[in-house]
Amino acid sequence: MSDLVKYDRKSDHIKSIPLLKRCLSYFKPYKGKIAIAVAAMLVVAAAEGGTAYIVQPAFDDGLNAKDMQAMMLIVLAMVGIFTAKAVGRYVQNFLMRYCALKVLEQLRNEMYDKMIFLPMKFFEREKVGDLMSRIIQDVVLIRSSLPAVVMMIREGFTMAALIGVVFYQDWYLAIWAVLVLPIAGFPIIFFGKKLRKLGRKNQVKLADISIFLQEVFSGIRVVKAFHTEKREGENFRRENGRLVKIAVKEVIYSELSSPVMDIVGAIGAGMVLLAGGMRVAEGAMTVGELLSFLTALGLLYAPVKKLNSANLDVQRALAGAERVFEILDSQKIVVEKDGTIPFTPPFNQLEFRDVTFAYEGCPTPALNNVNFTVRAGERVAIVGPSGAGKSTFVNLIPRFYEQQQGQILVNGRDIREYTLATLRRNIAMVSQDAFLFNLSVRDNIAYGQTDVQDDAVHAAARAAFAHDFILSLPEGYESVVGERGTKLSGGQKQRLTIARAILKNAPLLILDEATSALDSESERIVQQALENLMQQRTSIVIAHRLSTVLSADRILVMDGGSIVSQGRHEQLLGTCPLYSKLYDMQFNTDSKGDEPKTCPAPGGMV
Ligand SMILES: Nc1ncnc2c1ncn2[C@@H]1O[C@H](COP(=O)(O)OP(=O)(O)OP(=O)(O)O)[C@@H](O)[C@H]1O
Repeated sequence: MSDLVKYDRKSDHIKSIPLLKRCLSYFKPYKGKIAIAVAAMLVVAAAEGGTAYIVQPAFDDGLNAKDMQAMMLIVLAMVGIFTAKAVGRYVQNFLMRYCALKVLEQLRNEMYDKMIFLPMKFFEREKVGDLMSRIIQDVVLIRSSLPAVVMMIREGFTMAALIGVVFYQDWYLAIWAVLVLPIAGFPIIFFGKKLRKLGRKNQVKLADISIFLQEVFSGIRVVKAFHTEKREGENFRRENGRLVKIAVKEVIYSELSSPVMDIVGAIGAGMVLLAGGMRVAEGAMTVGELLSFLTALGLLYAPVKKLNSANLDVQRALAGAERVFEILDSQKIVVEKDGTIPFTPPFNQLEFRDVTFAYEGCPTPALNNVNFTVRAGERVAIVGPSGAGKSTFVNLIPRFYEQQQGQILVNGRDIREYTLATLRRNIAMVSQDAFLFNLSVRDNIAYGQTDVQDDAVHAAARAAFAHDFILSLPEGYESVVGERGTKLSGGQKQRLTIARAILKNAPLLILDEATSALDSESERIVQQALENLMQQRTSIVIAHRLSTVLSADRILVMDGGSIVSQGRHEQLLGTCPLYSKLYDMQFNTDSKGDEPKTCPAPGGMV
């Protein structure tokens, strides 16, 4: 099980305050803008208080006294107050949303940077859909953390201003009104907790759906070939149903919080009306005073409700933050270890010294005590049954994985000492899946290179026998190849990846020959392209073609994670039964071989 899934299933959550602080720390670079927004917020809060205060003179001095001049002044003051409130609110909302979007951008960049530098094993352990969902969806929740906190502060100010007004107007009634505030605190906390939990569940479920979709759409050929559209549809409906179930629960709690607050508010208003009515009857206060007091009280109720909804937003933000920061902060998720020494050509020698490697969680090693040396200019072919460890062997050279024991040396120095960038720049890999990006043909050939001239791209394409077919495409070198190169044939894709390797011009070439059959014409062209690629280079080829083993300077025979024999084709045919069998099965379908027996010890026949 992946580390992230394990975390998702844990019930204990990170504490709210440190998590919230971590969210808010992302807003630090925007201090100035946030300060302006807070100033605008104070204007809004003051204007709210002013609105309540002006009701009493409007009634008592204006309407009751029938004083038109006073009325004019009051109207002007009201327009002024509302304008200040409107402008303040706009400035505040714009700046807050702007800062939130910038934080979103920053968080996405950080997440991407963290993930892209993680070692291969991380991507094997985690699911692509889950990682995508964290970058796309979870970070969105965090952006609302500051606006929500600011809203809480703003409503806190507004509440304080209004409480000031009601106490100033009538402290006796005010006490009755404020008595209900602690009761209002209960739903805020209760619903907040519930929503945080559900928010996290919701994000996990969304990630599950991303994983599902990513898998089904990228495996659509298999789905169609097996006609499992309906079954996959049912699976999707089940996942989607679960998501909606959680979302409905979220709606229940978030919508329930509002009526609960209403009831609490009604209790408070009822108590005040009762006490206030009695005071008006006693003649201790005017109707205008009571109305003004009730207006202030009504206005006080709104910020309490907003405080509640801001808290719900904060809890949702924290639910997203947990999933984002567990990647950003995780000690377990560490980027590839880089070396310090730049590797500079020429390439002289590659050596495996007692290398043993096991994949994470696998008890048996995929490579067992491997010793091997290749010198500049050599052409080495690797053969072996499926699962022998051929791909693992070549994947250790560019440090896609790291061996647990032994050393791999290039020019006499451990490859871990070289910087990854220079090590990998000097190794060209052509794998059988011929992966292309959804870019133009030109950009695919020039992938990873900067400042490449068109002439160089064309020359590489010519050497890979790709130039002519590229020119026949609708937009030539500018034609976009589709996701994973779907708009091209298998042979064309292979020739583009060969052109890419030719352009890279690395001294060490690692080649995994395609096993999938091309028609004989494409096969011949791809073979010629590979010949051009291998010229003047040291090459290690996982061989699937007869011509490759025949032309190799040395053939390594692998079995069960070990090199069981090495030599040239003719030598091995006579001495290694496993090689004879592989030769019969893979390279020479006409002849029949004996059952393989054990091979002589490696190195004995080089
Ligand atoms: N990512 C991985 N995680 C765990 N085990 C793996 C992984 N990749 C390969 N293995 C295991 O390691 C062993 C060697 O696999 P490897 O892919 O190197 O063999 P191979 O000789 O290249 O096979 P093939 O010719 O079928 O591609 C196999 O037992 C395989 O199941």
